[in-house]
Amino acid sequence: MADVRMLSEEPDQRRVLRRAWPYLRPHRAGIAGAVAVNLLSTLALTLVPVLIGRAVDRLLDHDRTGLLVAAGAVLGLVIARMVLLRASEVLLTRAGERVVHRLRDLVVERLGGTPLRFLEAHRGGDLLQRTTVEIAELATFVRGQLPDLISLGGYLVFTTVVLLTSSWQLSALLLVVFAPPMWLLARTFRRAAQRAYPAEAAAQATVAATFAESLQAREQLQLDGATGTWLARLRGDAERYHTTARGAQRAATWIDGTWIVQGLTSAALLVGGGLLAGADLVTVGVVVTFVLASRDLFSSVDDFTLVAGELLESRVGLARLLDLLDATSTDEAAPAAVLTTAAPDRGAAGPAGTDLPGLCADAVTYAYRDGQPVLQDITVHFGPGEHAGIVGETGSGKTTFAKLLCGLYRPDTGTVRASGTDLAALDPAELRRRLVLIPQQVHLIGGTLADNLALTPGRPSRDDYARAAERLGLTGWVAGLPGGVDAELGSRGERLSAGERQLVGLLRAAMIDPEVLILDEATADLDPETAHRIEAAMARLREDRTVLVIAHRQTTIDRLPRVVRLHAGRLTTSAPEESCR
Ligand SMILES: Nc1ncnc2c1ncn2[C@@H]1O[C@H](COP(=O)(O)OP(=O)(O)OP(=O)(O)O)[C@@H](O)[C@H]1O
Repeated sequence: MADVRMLSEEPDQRRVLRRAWPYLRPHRAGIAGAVAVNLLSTLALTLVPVLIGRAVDRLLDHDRTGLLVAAGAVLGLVIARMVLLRASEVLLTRAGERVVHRLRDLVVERLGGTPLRFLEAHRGGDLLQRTTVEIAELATFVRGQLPDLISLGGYLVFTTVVLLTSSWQLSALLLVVFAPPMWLLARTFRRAAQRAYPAEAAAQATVAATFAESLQAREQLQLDGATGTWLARLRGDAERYHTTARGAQRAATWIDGTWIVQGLTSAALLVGGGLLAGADLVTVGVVVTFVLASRDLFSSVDDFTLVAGELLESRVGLARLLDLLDATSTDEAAPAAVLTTAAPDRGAAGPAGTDLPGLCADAVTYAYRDGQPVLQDITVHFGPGEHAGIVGETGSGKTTFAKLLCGLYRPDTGTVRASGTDLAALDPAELRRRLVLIPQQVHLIGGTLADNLALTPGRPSRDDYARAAERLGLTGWVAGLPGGVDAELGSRGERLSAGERQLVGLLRAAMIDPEVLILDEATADLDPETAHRIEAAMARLREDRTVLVIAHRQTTIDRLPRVVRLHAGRLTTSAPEESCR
């Protein structure tokens, strides 16, 4: 089977930040600046209880000036905290969104360039979930929770330092009563979350995939009366999702245990602080500082655990996104070959005959599934400018062969060459410009005919659309559509028949003007008028290019000068001397 790197449902989450670093590196200055400002604002907040403690001691010493200085400093710190926090949120959001934006662009680029085989091997809904929902969740995390997470992390560290320097005795008490159970709870939560969150994300992607597929196949499902079966499948997927979501909720309940630990610690601190102050081992101000700071510490731990839960969920999303980026990465340094025949000038200069590339399949084998080859050892040569048909019973491998001949698939073994150059080594843009396949089912996007024609490479203008229609004798057909070239074709072109969609494919091909054209005839019954339009347009397009037709209709087969036949994935008509000349 062609080598396709499959996506993992629950990809490895270890060292996810390190793996994401290449995508973060270009933004490191912005991120570092935002984190520094955030930590400064946190430091300002941490010093507030210390100054309040000082103010209390000055008050008890009847030192009015000292009291006013301490109170003024508290006010200054609070204002500084507010300004710095806001600045850090803006900086962090900007830096984070630049990263997310770049990731989104990269995913779209990679999916656009990934082999068709990769897309066919994965469920559309899963790809959709990774490229839209999971990136959106990442963006929300960056905007909403990441500033809090950094702030809380910094606050925990700074407050711990403040407490340690205020009273080692109370710090020791806090450490003994508070730290071990909190550590245990955090560890248990992390373990439970590591199992529960990836399972939840994978189940959610499955629901999206099943839903997207049932929408796509809605017509067929209704025709087959199979809607009920699909609904049952969707319900099954949804049930699995709810089960995993409940697992994630159960994991989160470990966080509630922190309340009990906090209550116990507060009681211990009150008793300990009272005894130490009574024995003159600490000042009342220190006890005040300690009580205020430890209260803040508790609520920070609470917030931290909650945000950390969201961090774990975002980590799963990031791991799934990185998995997609890894699987679709290409070796950008690989040199792209060009065809040995230069692209002929296909403008007004007239026929370029001998410059046309010949097309050759050399010992080609291909399988969609391991051990079940759909095409076996196919060797056939189509000369420059030749017109030929490929025929065979249904399922014999004609469409698969057409996709190999135009470079959409790569053979498992053997090669397909144009003018002696392996298609696999060709620059993709040149490949698409010089070899065009019009499939049985031409896929259109929602919008107008013009929107669909605009997808043709080379940014064609409305004049180009008109010229292509005129060349193919389709001006009347376009004008007859309601709105002409601006006719709404409906979602995925559903207002056109399969044959009419092929006419749109032919218009696109006429604008690209490729040297090799492969047409996979529509198998759907065509009305005589559309069949005639396709034949007439093909007759005009045939001149001055190599044309291969996957022929289903006898009238087409009769008109072709040469026909090669496939039977169960093997060529039955190749001449004994057939080879890649
Ligand atoms: N994307 C795919 N994944 C798995 N198997 C596939 C895929 N596409 C085609 N096949 C299988 O490969 C075999 C050849 O299919 P192909 O569409 O190439 O035949 P065909 O000769 O063009 O048929 P038809 O005349 O009905 O269009 C069939 O058994 C088909 O089920």
